[in-house]
Amino acid sequence: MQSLSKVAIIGGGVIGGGWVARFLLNGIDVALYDPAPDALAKVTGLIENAERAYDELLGVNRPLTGNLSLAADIESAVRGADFIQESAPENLSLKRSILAEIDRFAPHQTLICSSTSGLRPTELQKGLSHPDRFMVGHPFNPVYLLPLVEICGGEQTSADSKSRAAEIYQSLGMKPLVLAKEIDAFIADRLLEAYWREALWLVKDGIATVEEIDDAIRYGAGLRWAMMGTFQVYRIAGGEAGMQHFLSQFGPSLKWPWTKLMEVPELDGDFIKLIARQSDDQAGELSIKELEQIRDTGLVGILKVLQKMDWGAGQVLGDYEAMLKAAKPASELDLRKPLPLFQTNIKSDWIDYNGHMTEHRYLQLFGETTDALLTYIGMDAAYLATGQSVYTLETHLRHLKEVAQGERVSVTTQLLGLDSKRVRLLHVMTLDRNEEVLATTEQMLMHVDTKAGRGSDFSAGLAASLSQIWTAHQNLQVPDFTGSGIRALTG
Ligand SMILES: NC(=O)C1=CN([C@@H]2O[C@H](COP(=O)(O)OP(=O)(O)OC[C@H]3O[C@@H](n4cnc5c(N)ncnc54)[C@H](O)[C@@H]3O)[C@@H](O)[C@H]2O)C=CC1
Ligand SMILES: C[N+](C)(C)CC(=O)CC(=O)[O-]
Repeated sequence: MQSLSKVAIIGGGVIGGGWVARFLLNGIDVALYDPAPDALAKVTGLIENAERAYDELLGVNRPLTGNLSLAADIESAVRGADFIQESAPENLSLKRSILAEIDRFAPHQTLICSSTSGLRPTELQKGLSHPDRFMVGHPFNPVYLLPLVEICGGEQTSADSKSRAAEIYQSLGMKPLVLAKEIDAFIADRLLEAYWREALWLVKDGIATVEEIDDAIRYGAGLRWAMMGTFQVYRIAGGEAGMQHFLSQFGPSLKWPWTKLMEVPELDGDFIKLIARQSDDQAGELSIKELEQIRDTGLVGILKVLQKMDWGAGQVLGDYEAMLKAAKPASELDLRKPLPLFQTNIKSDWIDYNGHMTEHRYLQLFGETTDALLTYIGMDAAYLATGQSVYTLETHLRHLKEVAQGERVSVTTQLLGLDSKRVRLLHVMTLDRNEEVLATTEQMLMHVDTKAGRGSDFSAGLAASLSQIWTAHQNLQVPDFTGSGIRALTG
């Protein structure tokens, strides 16, 4: 997969800003072009929300945030860009003129994707000099949290471009859904529009308020939609007889019909005012930023539950975390220093009644650092499957300084000793902002034959990796606090 070093985002509103955040939080530099004078301020707010959400969502290190630059024009944004996401207002002629400029100045092999909610890619790519690299990459709000992105090519889009775009989106923790056929509004917006039209009719006909309609979803079908789509939900609703029974029981009502699907209520001034007033009442004192944070906290919780279930969007999150966790190539680590194996932000649920990170979370972070070392030296799932692993025999943890929610900390690892079965480690946790040492831990680990349940020699591969590190680390100074136990009380 091509690795991205610079991405251009054209248009930095709700969706463009969300894309900016997703790329930056994946460690990729972003050049943004948006003519609005307050574009940077708006995007900064979105990035703050995204960082807050990722710190709660991810159980593994995420890459260091990329750099954001504001470009003076489209040309400077897209020159040298490896990937371009257009997110300008939904207007065919405006998008066409923007795409023509992007196409003129971007490197010819660079993919150009449009966030359009429903314009056909065939219409958008007309007149481009390299239309084969253009397609729709339709995301969902908030772009930094929702994994789905619909890829829809036009008549001139190449299959290779679509698969390259799918790989790129996947590497950002997204779920690309590549459409086999080009249609207006793709798959998801056709479904959402049908629901939205019906909801507007319910208000227009005086049947329900906007709040009642939202309640009808969020207390019911909305809860199950995160787990399963309509087909699977209705399969279950058919009982043991499944979908066949469901269709024969509820099929006839489709012809009555209950809904007003193809009619559109007139969006005249009075109706718009009515909806806006009811929506204001529904939100009460909550600002858009507060509503976004409530939405994000809920989404993070749902995604984490789905990850535990290894189901749906949670599988995408699990794969993304595994990718982020994957060992860095040996060439990237300087063995002459303690190894920088782990970095994280302190999450809200790690804070205890004293207002700082609770004690067992220190062990969790040190344990994750040990896992990172083991992954680095080659202990992967295939190795574990052979019935060999590494167990911890002893830990001595020193809590030196408090650390608060949201702080970013790093852990480095120094080898203090090695024999054929055991390795002795020192992990040091520091606060990124000032490099203050927060905690240290020494651990003795032993290689184990898990079937026999006893110590065994490291395999040749693991032993070679460990010896390489140990040879380099023998030149490091050994801190004088190592090797000590808990001091006796003298009083
Ligand atoms: N809002 C939503 O829920 C979703 C929107 N989309 C699509 O994303 C695109 C953007 O929509 P939103 O972000 O919602 O709109 P928005 O109105 O929030 O943002 C549009 C941004 O484009 C900027 N802009 C205006 N003229 C420009 C130009 N000539 N060059 C570059 N930027 C320009 C504006 O200053 C603004 O910041 C649309 O195509 C829309 O259909 C896709 C998925 C969901
Ligand atoms: C309303 N909308 C058509 C712009 C919605 C989308 O395109 C996707 C979403 O986030 O719901």
